[in-house]
Amino acid sequence: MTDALTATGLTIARGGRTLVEDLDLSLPRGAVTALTGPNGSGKSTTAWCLSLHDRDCSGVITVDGVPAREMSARSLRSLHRRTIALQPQDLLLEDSWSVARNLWHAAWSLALPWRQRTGLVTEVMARTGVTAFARRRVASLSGGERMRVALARTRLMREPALVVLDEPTAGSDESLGALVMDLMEEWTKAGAGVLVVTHDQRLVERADDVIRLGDEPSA
Ligand SMILES: Nc1ncnc2c1ncn2[C@@H]1O[C@H](COP(=O)(O)OP(=O)(O)OP(=O)(O)O)[C@@H](O)[C@H]1O
Repeated sequence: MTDALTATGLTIARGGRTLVEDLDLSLPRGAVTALTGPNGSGKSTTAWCLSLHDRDCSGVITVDGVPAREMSARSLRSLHRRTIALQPQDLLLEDSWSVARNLWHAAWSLALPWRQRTGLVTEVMARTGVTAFARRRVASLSGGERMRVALARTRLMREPALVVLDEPTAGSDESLGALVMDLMEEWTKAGAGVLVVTHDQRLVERADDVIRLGDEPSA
């Protein structure tokens, strides 16, 4: 299995505290890696750094073998359209817009081919179970419904190398949990690596590898 991403000597500090120190990891294509650990241990911050949205970290990150620090601003923009999909913990949906408008905007941001956008948005809405409330404003949705919209948006990227999901089953019922599992299966079967930040034991058990942050060093 080739690696979608590797990090060597990854070190992240925030607010005067070292969250991650000298961490080496690889995120293989076709596999699920769980990132777990106690609240405040740095999981979300690490997810933002590994997806190259937050560059305030040291160490070497490579994506498909290319060192991130050698990428131009333009390559990074392209990488965020085609290669790495991040679903952040706070979802970052536009509350005042309808579900459909959020997804249309995401399709535009990803520069999906104009002629295919309608078909792709319709397809991901059906796949994630949001079609029935596509016209509703996001502000009026429940937590689980909002999560489905976020998953739909993440699913819009067509052939990602890496999908980073931050707490995708937070507050989920059985059917949303099953949807997350199914989508992870689809992504890995299509050759993507999946990094899932989670406290959910079901996801940890499903993962091919588990990275724990915040453990006390053993004596
Ligand atoms: N920009 C920042 N400035 C100061 N402190 C920060 C900053 N960003 C994150 N932190 C702190 O770093 C720590 C790790 O935060 P992070 O959100 O990565 O943890 P987490 O493991 O994802 O937690 P949770 O399980 O609660 O979601 C927290 O104590 C947070 O307050």
